[in-house]
Amino acid sequence: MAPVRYVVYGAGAVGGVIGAHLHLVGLPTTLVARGAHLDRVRADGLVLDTDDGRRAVAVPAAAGAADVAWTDDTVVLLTVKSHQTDAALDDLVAHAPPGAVVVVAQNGVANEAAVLRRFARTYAVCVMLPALHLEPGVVVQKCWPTPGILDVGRFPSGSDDVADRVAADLRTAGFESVARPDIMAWKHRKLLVNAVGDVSTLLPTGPEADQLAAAVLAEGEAALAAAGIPVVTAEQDDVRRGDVLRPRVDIADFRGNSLAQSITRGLPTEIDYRVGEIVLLGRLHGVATPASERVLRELK
Ligand SMILES: NC(=O)C1=CN([C@@H]2O[C@H](COP(=O)(O)OP(=O)(O)OC[C@H]3O[C@@H](n4cnc5c(N)ncnc54)[C@H](OP(=O)(O)O)[C@@H]3O)[C@@H](O)[C@H]2O)C=CC1
Ligand SMILES: CC(C)(CO)C(=O)C(=O)O
Repeated sequence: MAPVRYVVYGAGAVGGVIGAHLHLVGLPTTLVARGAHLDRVRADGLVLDTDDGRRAVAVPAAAGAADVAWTDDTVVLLTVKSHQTDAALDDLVAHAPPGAVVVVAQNGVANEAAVLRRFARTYAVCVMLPALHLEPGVVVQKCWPTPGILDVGRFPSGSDDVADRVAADLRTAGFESVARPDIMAWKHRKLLVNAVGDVSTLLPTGPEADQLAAAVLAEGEAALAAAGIPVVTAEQDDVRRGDVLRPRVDIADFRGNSLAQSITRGLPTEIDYRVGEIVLLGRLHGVATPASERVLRELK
């Protein structure tokens, strides 16, 4: 597949870090952002905070899909929170070419079907990229030297030249990435990882948190099994991660995940699409999920 242009729709923590690195290696990239963040990026560039310090990246930024110079070879990387997906899709449907490739680089497992309703060429990324966005104009890459692992595949399954191209470009930009035909099996494991992570947002480290996390994990595994949904094992996930994601020691003061980031910013969270997805799957497939329901209720 020929070289492509990227539109990163939602230039927060994940989208900002990905977009900055794509731009830095010369891949044509436009960020979609809004509010004070957009104003700062347009005025001063996107400030990328890494283990090497801060640098301003002069990546073009648009206020929405109407503001993007669309071409037939544009690939959209969708990086808004899951509860922001519908609004982003309304905007994209109104202005992007109907044949656009949309790559879901979000947590959760519900965004892909929402995108596929609107765009036939839907792809998914399993996002292992700890990042932070608390200040307008600034995104923080929490791992070094590799910012993240971003494997990609076609949704619902399969791999093709688009997945290969995107994976190759992400590698060029400094990420680990391979194309995988079973990407949703990896994203379902990530769903369980995130649901367990939600427990650590709710409770301090200790025996109660450990017991609740184990129960949430068991419920998630049981719900996925009852639904007949393929999921890679925790061991496969561990092997893929290896020691690639090395946390920066200089930002140890903010260990929270992306859900905690939303809470810190006083914004709505993605909880319905994280531990809430396990509750939904349990209800659909006859699996009791009391521990997951507790986490959902108390973090809602
Ligand atoms: N942060 C992390 O460490 C990780 C996050 N993820 C996943 O990545 C996805 C993105 O999370 P994250 O990057 O943390 O979220 P952020 O909130 O940091 O980034 C999303 C960005 O999209 C912007 N946005 C939303 N809707 C629109 C819109 N219609 N037009 C323009 N801009 C818009 C938001 O603006 P505003 O702030 O104004 O809402 C925000 O800047 C989530 O699914 C998350 O679970 C996965 C792995 C790690
Ligand atoms: C656990 C983590 C940081 C992994 O990338 C994540 O998915 C999140 O913060 O939501």
